[in-house]
Formats: sequence, structure tokens, C-alpha cells
Amino acid sequence: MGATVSQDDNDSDCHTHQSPINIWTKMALYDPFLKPLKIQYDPTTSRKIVNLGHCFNVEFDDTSDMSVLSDGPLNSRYRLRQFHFHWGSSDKDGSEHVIDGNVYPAELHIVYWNSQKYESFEEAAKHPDGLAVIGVLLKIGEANPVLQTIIEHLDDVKTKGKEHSFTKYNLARLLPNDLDYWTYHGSLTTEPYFECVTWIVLQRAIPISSAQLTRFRGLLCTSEYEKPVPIMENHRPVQLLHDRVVRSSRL
Ligand SMILES: NS(=O)(=O)c1ccc(B(O)O)cc1
Ligand SMILES: [Zn+2]
Repeated sequence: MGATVSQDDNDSDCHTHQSPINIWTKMALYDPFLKPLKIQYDPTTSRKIVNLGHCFNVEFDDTSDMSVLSDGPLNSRYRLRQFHFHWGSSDKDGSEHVIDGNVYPAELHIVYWNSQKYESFEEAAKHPDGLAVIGVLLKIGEANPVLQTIIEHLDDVKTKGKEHSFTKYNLARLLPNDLDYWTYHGSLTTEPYFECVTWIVLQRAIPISSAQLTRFRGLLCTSEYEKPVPIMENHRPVQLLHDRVVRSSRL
């Protein structure tokens, strides 16, 4: 007699906390115990910009707790490692998280790891409370001068594997003043998709101009020795919510 597989067996599979998701704002649960985000940022920790082939990272010195994220939904101190973006082949899509069915043209991910409990980013990524990622939606608007300082360096990292020094970046100026957020437990949105992320998606989007966003699509996923292929898009489709609840920091 073969095993019978019921519907709930599908939910018992081990990939039920995947990201990104569609956030239905009216279904989000206001949690009065959620604290405001505490973002301590030291501009001297920015080190370099790197073309990874599927995106570019701005990377930080994470050998000590100089730029850290704490409070919010978190129970530990998380150390800043890198930030990167996801975008689409046109301004019509590109974000990973979707809000009430609305896709945004791009999304910023600021990646932190739990340096209070774990010795390294790699170790932290193996645990459900290992990482915290602040997701910031981008909307088409005025040219963003703080993004422009990044965009000016994209020509230095045009091909896969290229990197360029990138210091004294003022990440704090990139964030909106309003830090209200939605939070839920999820995963990395690229390989290896580990379910190790406390997602903190800001409720306020930041502007980018269409011309600035076009510059992202000029990056190449090929090395300088290969036929040039642009990174036209790098966003993952939304995943099933399963048994998760999204909480909101604002009523
Ligand atoms: N897109 S994401 O923020 O979920 C993310 C962050 C880090 C890594 B990783 O360092 O492998 C992968 C995906
Ligand atoms: Zn990302």
C-alpha cells in the first residue's frame, strides 16, 4: 500500500519560508511590541563595489560592530555586510517584494548578519535568525543624488568579477525618513535560498529616475573576455506565504 499524500503534507515540506512575497497590507498584523529600527552607520566602513555577475554589491568592512542594526523585530545586534539592488528589464517590474499586488521598478537590499550569536556571515546564514535584510522599494521619480554616487562607479565594474574601491559612502542618506516597516521570516532570494532572513521591508519607497535605473541594465553578467551580455533583470518571483503572518510596525 503506497503512502497517501494529503494537502497538508505539501505544507510540511521544508521550503515554506521562501522570499520574496506579496505583502497584503490589510492582512498585516500591527504589533505594538515591535520597536523602531535602530540603525547605527559609520561611513568609514564602506570598502568597495563589486560586479558579481547577477548584480553588484557595495561591500563593507564587517570585521567588527561598526555599522549595526538592532531593535525593530530583532533580538540581537546585526552587523552590516553589503547592499545590492534587484531590477527588471523595464520600469514596469523589478522589485522582489510586491505590495498589494503592486510591483515596483527596483528594490534595495541592505544585508546584515547576527554578529552577537555567530562568528561569521557564512555561519550565520545557516541559522533561522542568522541574517536581517532591510528591503527598500524604489519608485520612478526625481534623480536620486545619493544613488548617483553609486551609479557613477558602475562603469568601473562593468564586467563580471570587476571591483573598485568605494569608501565614505553615506548609506544613511539613502534611507527614507519614515522607517515604518513590515516584517516576516523568509529566505535569501537567490541561491542557496537559505531560510535565514528576518525581512524588514520599509513602508516608504525611495525615488530613482528612469535614466538612473537604465544604468543598472548597462552592467554586464559576462567577463571582459566574453561576448557582452547585460544584466537586464535579476528579481525572483513571489513565493507562497504558507503559515506565515506579516507584522507591521504601524497601525
Ligand atoms: N537577495 S538577498 O538579500 O536575499 C541575498 C543576500 C545575500 C545573499 B548571499 O550572500 O548569498 C543572497 C541573497
Ligand atoms: Zn537581494
